[in-house]
Amino acid sequence: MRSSTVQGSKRKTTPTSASIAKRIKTKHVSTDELSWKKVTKPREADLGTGLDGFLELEEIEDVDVVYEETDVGRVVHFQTKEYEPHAKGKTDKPGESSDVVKDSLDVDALPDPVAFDDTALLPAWSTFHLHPQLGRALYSKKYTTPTPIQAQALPLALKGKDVVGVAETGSGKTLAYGLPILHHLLTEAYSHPIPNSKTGRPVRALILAPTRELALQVSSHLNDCLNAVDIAEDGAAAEPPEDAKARKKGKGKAKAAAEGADTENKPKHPPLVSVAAIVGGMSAQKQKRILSRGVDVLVATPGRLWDIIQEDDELAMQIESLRFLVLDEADRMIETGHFAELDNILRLTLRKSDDEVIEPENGLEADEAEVEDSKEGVKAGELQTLVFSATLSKDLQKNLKRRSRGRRRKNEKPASTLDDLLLRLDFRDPTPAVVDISPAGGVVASLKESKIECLANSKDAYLYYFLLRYPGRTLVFLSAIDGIRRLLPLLELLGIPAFPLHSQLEQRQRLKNLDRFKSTPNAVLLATDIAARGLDIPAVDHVVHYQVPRTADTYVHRNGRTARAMRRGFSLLMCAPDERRVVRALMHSLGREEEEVAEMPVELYMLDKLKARIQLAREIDSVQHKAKKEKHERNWLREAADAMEIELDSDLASDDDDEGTTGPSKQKRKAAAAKTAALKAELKAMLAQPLVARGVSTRYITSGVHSIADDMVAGEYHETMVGLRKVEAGEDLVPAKVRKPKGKPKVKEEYEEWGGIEAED
Ligand SMILES: Nc1ncnc2c1ncn2[C@@H]1O[C@H](COP(=O)(O)OP(=O)(O)OP(=O)(O)O)[C@@H](O)[C@H]1O
Repeated sequence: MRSSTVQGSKRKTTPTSASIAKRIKTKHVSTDELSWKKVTKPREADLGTGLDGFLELEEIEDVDVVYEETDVGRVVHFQTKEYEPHAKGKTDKPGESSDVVKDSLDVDALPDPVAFDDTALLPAWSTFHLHPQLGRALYSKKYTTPTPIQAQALPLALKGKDVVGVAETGSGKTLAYGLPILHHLLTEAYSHPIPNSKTGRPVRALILAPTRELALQVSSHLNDCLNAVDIAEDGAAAEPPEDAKARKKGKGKAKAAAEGADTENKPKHPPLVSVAAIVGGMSAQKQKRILSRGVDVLVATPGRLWDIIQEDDELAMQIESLRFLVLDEADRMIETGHFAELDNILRLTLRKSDDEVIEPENGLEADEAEVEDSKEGVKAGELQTLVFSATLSKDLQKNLKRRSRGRRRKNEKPASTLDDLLLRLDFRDPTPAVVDISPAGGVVASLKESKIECLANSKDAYLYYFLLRYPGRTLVFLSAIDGIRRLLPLLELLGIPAFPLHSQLEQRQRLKNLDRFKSTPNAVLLATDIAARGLDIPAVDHVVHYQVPRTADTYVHRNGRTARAMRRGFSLLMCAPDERRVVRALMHSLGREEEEVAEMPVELYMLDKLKARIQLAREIDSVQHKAKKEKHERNWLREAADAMEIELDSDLASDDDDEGTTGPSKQKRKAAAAKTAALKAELKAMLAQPLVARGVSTRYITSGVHSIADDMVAGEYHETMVGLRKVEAGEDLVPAKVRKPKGKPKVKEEYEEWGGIEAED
């Protein structure tokens, strides 16, 4: 049995209030200098509290706001209580820690060493000898076993190797690169405490992600691993925190309650390693404040980070001497229009002497010349590069490895922009390890795929059918924002809870909609491909490709929002006649045939009934849209007339609510409003009618071609579509065509070719 602990000095004795009082003086500071504290907000939606959609909340204590009357008017000062510099290591108030402590962390301020018996509690992880704090976090999350990508990438990254990791969506890649970084930084924090100065905490790890949501998610995921977890020190007594919490509530033994109370009374220490996200949609001032407080692991989107770097030489210098660089979803980052920013950031991470081409000596091929001294990874303190995605082409991996060994070859042309991007990375490791465990055809084993072939203008009806037939949390991907704007009111009129997610929404609204989607049962998220990559939304049951994705990679990543972490998932591809060619090409590039994807069965009789509802909803939407447009134009006209001091005709000048005006326009508006109300009433009545399958008698539930009573007895009664069996999506698929063996599958061939590179070069 192995029990691991880390060494560290203990906090010195708590100062008396008298000694504190002596050491306090007041100081005027700017808002940026205040020690803002992060307010923890639950990851789930907290609708009703008014906090949903906020990127981050911070609070501040012990600050007086002082107003000073000056010649230029009233000036606001923030006045804080400051501890005298000589009180090093004792900056926190008794029983309370603050961010000041985090900034002035030194040997005296280190928290008690944590212990965790990984051999007993997490045997499957014990070979990695992770920092005990990480062991506790994994244990508390019940991650009993590493996922395959974690099992393969962790030993390499912990050894200091550069790693290119390719594994299926939802397979735990975030921790595959996150754990080695956190392990290194936590170990270092105890063994080489950081100097007591604000500039003493440079950014050590930079994680670049393509979208804001993904960056925030990665940051929150890594922060979860750093938050102190209370676990009984004795392995035998330890239990998952959920059980411990339940027992603390009085359901268990008194001993456990006492243990819990004891832990709760201990002062909470600030994290030794801090993780923060810098993304668009947050105020620049706040971002600078976060950075000035000291961030060890910075998770960022390239665009916003480059904006800040341009104004912050200090940060630029820190990026030049990073210890870890991670590209998460590297292949997506070049699609977002931020390639230039990304390239600029990557330039900062290049070795200064690497600009020249180094040709191998003695006529040897570079790979041969360097292969021997390459096994150990990067040298101590050098930049370690980790690149992860679910889709990195084999060719790319091949070029990457060759380039990293052979340096840039004269006249070498990259095959693609992504190729180009990765070839710009300056791997310090002569032979970066490539761990590719992506499944053949890009299909996750727990995912069931299906398709529907239908006319483009019938897609609304098929989608509505799907949503009613298979209730669940559904993520619908559309290729254009216009499509989302059109579909959203339609679904709302039909009583389906739907939320939009696209780049033209404000960041606050984007997060709010994501929160609502997570917390509303059977909700629908109508999204563009900004939601295709990396988002780890719990329990997405279905993914619908309302429009066929443009590339095979997008298809794989969109599908990857469901069937995550070995859970079951379902995807539906809606294919119009003019999209079939794209589907064929898409499947082909995944090494598959279009016919392999199973057909989703549709009760056409039921579909026809839904078409009538859709038709009515469209009509209402069109009348409402017209009325809204006219109102907008009237308002514009009124404002323009006001500005030019022109008097408008009273009919035009009147508001809808104005009493007494009876001009022709007003009458037209009234008639339109009455029509909308009538149509809405009609739709309401239609929605209230049960949807009954053909051959089903609702009067006598035991008669008819299909007896409802039988379904009720079997517990398979469908609440919305009477007479249809209640099944999960995917349970009633029309079997896919069996694949004919056609020699070696494409992907396998590529893999074999890749495996032979060592010898070939
Ligand atoms: N060892 C583990 N055991 C159980 N669950 C895990 C483990 N590691 C990670 N997870 C969970 O699996 C889910 C997917 O992880 P993550 O988001 O890192 O996947 P990913 O491979 O990055 O996916 P994508 O390619 O879509 O970005 C997360 O909810 C995560 O908490």
